[in-house]
Amino acid sequence: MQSAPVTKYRPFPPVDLPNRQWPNRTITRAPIWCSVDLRDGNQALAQPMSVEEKLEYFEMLVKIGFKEIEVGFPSASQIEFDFCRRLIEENRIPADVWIQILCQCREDLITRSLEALHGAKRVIFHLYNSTSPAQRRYVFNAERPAIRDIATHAVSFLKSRMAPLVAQGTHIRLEYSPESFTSTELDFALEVCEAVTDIWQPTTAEKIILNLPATVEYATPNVHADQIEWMCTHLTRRDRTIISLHTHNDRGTGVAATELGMLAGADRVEGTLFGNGERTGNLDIVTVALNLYTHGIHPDLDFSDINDIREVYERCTRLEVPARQPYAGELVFTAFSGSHQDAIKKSWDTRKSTEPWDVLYIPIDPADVGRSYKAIIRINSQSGKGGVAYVLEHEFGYQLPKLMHKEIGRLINDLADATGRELTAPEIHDAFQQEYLQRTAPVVLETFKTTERNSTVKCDAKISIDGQARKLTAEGNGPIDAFVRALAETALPKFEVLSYAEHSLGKGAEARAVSYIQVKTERGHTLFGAGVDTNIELASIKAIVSALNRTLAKR
Ligand SMILES: CC(=O)SCCNC(=O)CCNC(=O)[C@H](O)C(C)(C)COP(=O)(O)OP(=O)(O)OC[C@H]1O[C@@H](n2cnc3c(N)ncnc32)[C@H](O)[C@@H]1OP(=O)(O)O
Ligand SMILES: CC(C)C(=O)C(=O)O
Repeated sequence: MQSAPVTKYRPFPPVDLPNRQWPNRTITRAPIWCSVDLRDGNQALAQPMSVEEKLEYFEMLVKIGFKEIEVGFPSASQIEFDFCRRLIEENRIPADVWIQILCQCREDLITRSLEALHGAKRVIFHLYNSTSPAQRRYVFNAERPAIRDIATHAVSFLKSRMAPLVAQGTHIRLEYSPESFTSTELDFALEVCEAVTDIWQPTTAEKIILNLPATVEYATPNVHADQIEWMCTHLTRRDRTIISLHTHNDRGTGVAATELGMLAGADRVEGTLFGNGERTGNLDIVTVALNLYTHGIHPDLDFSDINDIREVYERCTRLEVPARQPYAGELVFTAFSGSHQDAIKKSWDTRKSTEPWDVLYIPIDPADVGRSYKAIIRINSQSGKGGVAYVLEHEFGYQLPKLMHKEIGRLINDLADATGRELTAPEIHDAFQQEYLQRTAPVVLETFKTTERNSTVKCDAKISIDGQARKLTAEGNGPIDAFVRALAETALPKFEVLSYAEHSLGKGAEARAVSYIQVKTERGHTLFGAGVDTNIELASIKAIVSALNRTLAKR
């Protein structure tokens, strides 16, 4: 990098818009969406999609709910032309969907594009030419009037040549893009858009689409919003114009630029699923749409099976959705860190389905986009007790008492530290079982029976201690009390029961009971034992044996 001062790059000039309105507005409805996956997305792929892949992708876009879909650049190649023909000839375009095609402002390409569109019902013909000073200088070697004429000539040419198609029942709307709009002087972008509109002659019923692309993102999103608001307020036929956004993501702020552009007055948004597109990509429509949804605005697009959409996307584009991609990435509903897990578990446990979503650290209910709850909390050495308790509860049904979280949390944290990697849910379950449920030494419970007389319970138990069989009997105010008293007659460590909790595990014929018992030893240590059995009484007796064995193991 150049050392300071940086002279190689220039600051982006601000827009003179002292009375800007967009900062005071909020978004209250979804824009008109246009997917450009099959054009801008496709043109950026090392291996563009085949016709079959495009067909599958098109069907997915329709299913999601897109009503405007840019299907390609039919004059660019045979494959693009053929795809357009197949959509039309095989009647694959639903009656309420507009197909959009892109074309340079060149007569031969317009003619070829019109050939591709024969028989289509609803078409948005999208013409573009670059208007920025650098594009004028380097690409066209032309001054402003010549650049404006490229656009107006193309629109006149299209108007003159589309008549046969229109006569055969094709409804054609015009979209015009002053490419690299955000790098163009605003007065010139306005001049070209006005000149194009003069020729097209839109009405309030048949509006022109003026698409104002951030072909390359050079400025901060507030500058983009200023540019859009400036255009919205200076166009003479705003009521006959749909203002469309088309942001790219070179500075990583395509989504922000689009959202501020919507505040600034735009009606329509072009973008792609997961932001595929040139360089750093087009705007990610999934993110903008679901951002709206999480503010209580239905986006009119259906992402309730995002995993399926992602699968088709990855297969057809041969790109991967990154793990951190909003709403769709592998890890976006996952917390590894302890304090996040603690907050998630607490807010999850108290949430009510009748109240607005308020689970901490998770801005959208994963189920709304077809994601599972399983991945919400995953465990490694950064994790805490709340996360471990969450996994044992959500994956295996153990509702551990709050006081027990600390010791199981420490146990699992030590294990994660020792392995140096993420622990799977079965590994956590195994560790829990080994520590609490499967300890059979030195004390083994062989049999346990109780008889009740008046309000006294007598227990008869057979245990073995280090392989030595022992018969125990005692009375108490309940089975636990009687068993603790019976154990007190042995040389085993003495303890008192501090707390007891139990619940059922599983449902129906498979249901078992699980008990958690907290004991305090004569040396003042407190710890838990746990036991599982089809018989609730036995579950608690096993929990005592578990606590006893854990006490002995710690000595
Ligand atoms: C920002 C965007 O994403 S715009 C869309 C970009 N997408 C694509 O380019 C994919 C499809 N494109 C193609 O297949 C080809 O570029 C074609 C078929 C359209 C044109 O191919 P070719 O004519 O062989 O080449 P090429 O694109 O280099 O044409 C450049 C010429 O067109 C001119 N040109 C470029 N864009 C435009 C435009 N929008 N309108 C009019 N003329 C244009 C250039 O000035 C240049 O003219 P010159 O030959 O006099 O110097
Ligand atoms: C053709 C235009 C809209 C484009 O793709 C861009 O400017 O990025």
